[in-house]
Order: sequence, then C-alpha cells, then structure tokens
Amino acid sequence: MTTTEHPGATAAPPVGTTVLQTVDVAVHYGGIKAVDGIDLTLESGRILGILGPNGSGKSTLLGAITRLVPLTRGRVLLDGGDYSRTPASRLAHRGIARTFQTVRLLPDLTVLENVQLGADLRLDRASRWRELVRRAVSAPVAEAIERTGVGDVLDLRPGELSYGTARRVEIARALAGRPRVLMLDEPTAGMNQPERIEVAALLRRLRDEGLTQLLVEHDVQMMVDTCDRLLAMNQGRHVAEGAPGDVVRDPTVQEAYLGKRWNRAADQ
Ligand SMILES: Nc1ncnc2c1ncn2[C@@H]1O[C@H](COP(=O)(O)OP(=O)(O)OP(=O)(O)O)[C@@H](O)[C@H]1O
Repeated sequence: MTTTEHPGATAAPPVGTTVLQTVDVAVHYGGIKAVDGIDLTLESGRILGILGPNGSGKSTLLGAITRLVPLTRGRVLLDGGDYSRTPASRLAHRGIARTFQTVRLLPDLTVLENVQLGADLRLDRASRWRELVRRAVSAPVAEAIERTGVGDVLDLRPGELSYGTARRVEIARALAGRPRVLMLDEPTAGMNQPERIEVAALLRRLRDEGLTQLLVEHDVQMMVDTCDRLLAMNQGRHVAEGAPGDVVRDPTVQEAYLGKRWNRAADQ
C-alpha cells in the first residue's frame, strides 16, 4: 500500500493536562431532562468512561460534547476555549473524532473509502482536493486499518460485513483523522467476546500512546479494565465519579442501576 504523510497530526500535551471540559451542561427535550447539569473533565492521555443505565443521558451528553445536540444550558470547553457555538463539522479540524451507537458507515463506499473519509474530514478544502486527485492511501489511514485489523475487508461494502467488523471499521475511520480526542459510543456493542477484548486492548494501547478518550459502554467489566476514571449518570445527572473500582462499588451506583450482576467488576 502506497502511503503519504498526513498534514493534520498534532503532538499530545503532557498526560493529565485538561483537554476538554463540560460546565453545567444540560440538554432538555421539553419536560425530559436528558442531561441535567453535568461537569466533566477529560484529561490528556487518559480514558474517562461514562456509565449509566439505558436512558440515563450518556449518548445525549456525547452529542452535546460533539455539538450534534444543542445545549439547553452550560458550556463546553476545548483547551480552555468555549466551543459551545462551534459547528460539529469544525470539530474534526480541532482533533475530535467520534463513533456512534449505531453503525454509520456510508453503504455505497468500500471499507477503504469509508476509512479514508475519516482522514479527509481533517483536511481543509484545498488539501481535500489534492488528496482526491492523488488518492494514495495516507499513512494514518494505513495505520488505522492495521490497528483495527480490517485490512482483509478493504474492498467490501458495509452491508457485506459482520456487525462487529463494521464497528471496527468505524473505529478505523475515527482513527484515520489522527484525532487527539476520541469519543466512542458503545464501541463493542454487537461484538463477540474475543472482539470486545481486542477492542479494549486497542483502546488501552491508544491511551498509552497519548490518545485522550471518552468511552460510553454498557460492559462494566470492560469499563473497569479499560478506563482511568468513571463518571456514573442516572436520569441525566451525575451520581458518582472516581477510580473505576470505587465507582462500581459505590452504593448509589449499585442501587441505581448496576445491581448484583456487576459484583464481579466491583470485586476486582
Ligand atoms: N431527540 C430526543 N427527543 C426527545 N427525547 C430524547 C431525544 N434523545 C434522547 N431523548 C431522551 O433522553 C433520555 C436520555 O437518552 P440517551 O439516549 O441519551 O440515554 P443513554 O444513556 O445513552 O441510553 P442508552 O444506554 O439506551 O443508549 C431518554 O429518556 C431518551 O428517551
């Protein structure tokens, strides 16, 4: 595969530096307080996990942070600067990438073309045209393909992939832009256990290389094994935050939604 250098790559700040913050973020849909006053801090080179039962507001919060969902109240800050009014389409240029709860690959493009799209988003208009003309596979695209193990399916279209593979292609697409912040909404949903373990290991490797991540996932064991910190939500509100083991042991968290089935995670 011919590769080219990627113009958008940026160096990561020291581990633990505040990269992104939400301040009193709320998203209300009429009387439904989907998110209601969430403060969170995303630190460089760390994984923050958001845990909560169905309907607790995790995806809406991710939507608010990625500017796809309008804020009812509060602010979102990137490197200390308010981006509450920045269009979602500009966030890729600022190094923020995300995956969605449901597969959102373009059905008429091949896997390679879908992944390439993630790199193209990071380019300005002129560079995008040059890239289209040259159409070589850039180094970040090749790297994203290699890391997510989707090299064998590059010529297939999303409809021909298993659900787990399609989800890995989405992660590849997000990585292809060489983001500095990666947000993943249930990245292992629909995957079998070996695939989940592989993805968790990939996220940890990326973290160790400095990639800041926000992870929403129902697999509590994976969250405990993968995240540096957990923030637990219920009914749009923050109910606990801290080291993963402490959060899943927290009586409020246990009572609110973890229940007995998560005791294995709490015991480790
Ligand atoms: N566009 C919308 N209009 C009205 N209500 C919405 C909308 N989007 C989400 N909600 C409601 O907001 C609440 C939070 O939903 P959200 O999808 O953010 O929760 P979640 O924690 O991500 O759930 P899950 O784990 O099932 O994905 C729910 O009550 C949901 O029905």
